[in-house]
Amino acid sequence: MSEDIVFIGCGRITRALVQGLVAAGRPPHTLRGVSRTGAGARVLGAEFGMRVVARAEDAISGAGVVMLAVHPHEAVSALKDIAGAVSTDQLVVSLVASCHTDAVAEALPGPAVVRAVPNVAVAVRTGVTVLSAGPGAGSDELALAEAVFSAVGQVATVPEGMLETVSALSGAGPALTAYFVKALSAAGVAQGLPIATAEVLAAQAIRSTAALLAEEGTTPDDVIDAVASPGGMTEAALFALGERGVPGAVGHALDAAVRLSFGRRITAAAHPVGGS
Ligand SMILES: NC(=O)C1=CN([C@@H]2O[C@H](COP(=O)(O)OP(=O)(O)OC[C@H]3O[C@@H](n4cnc5c(N)ncnc54)[C@H](O)[C@@H]3O)[C@@H](O)[C@H]2O)C=CC1
Ligand SMILES: O=C(O)[C@@H]1CCC=N1
Repeated sequence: MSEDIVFIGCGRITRALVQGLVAAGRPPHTLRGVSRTGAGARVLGAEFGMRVVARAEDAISGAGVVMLAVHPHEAVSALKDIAGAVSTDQLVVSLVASCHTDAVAEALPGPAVVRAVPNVAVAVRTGVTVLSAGPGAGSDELALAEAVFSAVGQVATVPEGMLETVSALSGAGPALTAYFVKALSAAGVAQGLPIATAEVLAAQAIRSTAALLAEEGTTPDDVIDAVASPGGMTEAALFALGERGVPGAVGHALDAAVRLSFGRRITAAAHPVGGS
């Protein structure tokens, strides 16, 4: 089995991973892509040198890792498409949100299955990917998955039961954080700043905060303490955020995401995908 990775589905997260892996020095010809119409794979082939393969069976043959990167509502059909092409000595890594590894293993009997929740910052090699061992996956299979994802950011491992919440916090995290940056910038514009100035300052605020938090041992409270002069503007702004229930609103946002995930959950029992 080669070290090649084949991506089934060439949308947004595959793009981010291919960009990050190639930037990390992985030879582009070790990345293969299959997409439903071929268009998504061709774009990544032209941009990053990924190998574009038309038929899933040809793409999967001989690859070490089969990465399933389709939307949850496409997963049952994609699993049917590749059933029969995946062999026992390959590792299946499913990125599909809301899709339990038992459903993947039922559709693809034999190979070990690992579920992974990356975030889009893998594109710039500062992502975080959370792994969970599924059927047949032990320490060797987790180590193989970790070797792939650690090239593009940090890696953690949790039990699969936590992955719905992890997807909401970490997978969606960059979008939730960008939403706050937009709100900060819009608030600056409402106070009279030129839009270009507000956008630069809001984006730099988050870069600065990320850099401070990256310092060993620095917590969010350390950053807050370092900024908020007693009785000053920051305290007034933070008090107003609390008064408007921002922490509660963030909790409500994660709850909405997790509830959606459970509502569309794909499990072997609920959605049998094996057989013909
Ligand atoms: N975008 C993100 O930041 C993250 C996404 N995920 C998960 O990764 C999965 C993919 O997400 P995105 O890339 O954002 O979705 P996407 O919708 O951008 O890409 C999915 C691609 O798969 C293709 N596809 C569908 N069925 C196929 C089949 N049978 N064979 C080959 N290709 C097929 C579609 O044409 C589409 O281009 C989802 O399950 C999502 O929940 C997980 C963590 C983060
Ligand atoms: O929006 C979604 O459903 C996926 C899961 C986490 C990030 N993207």
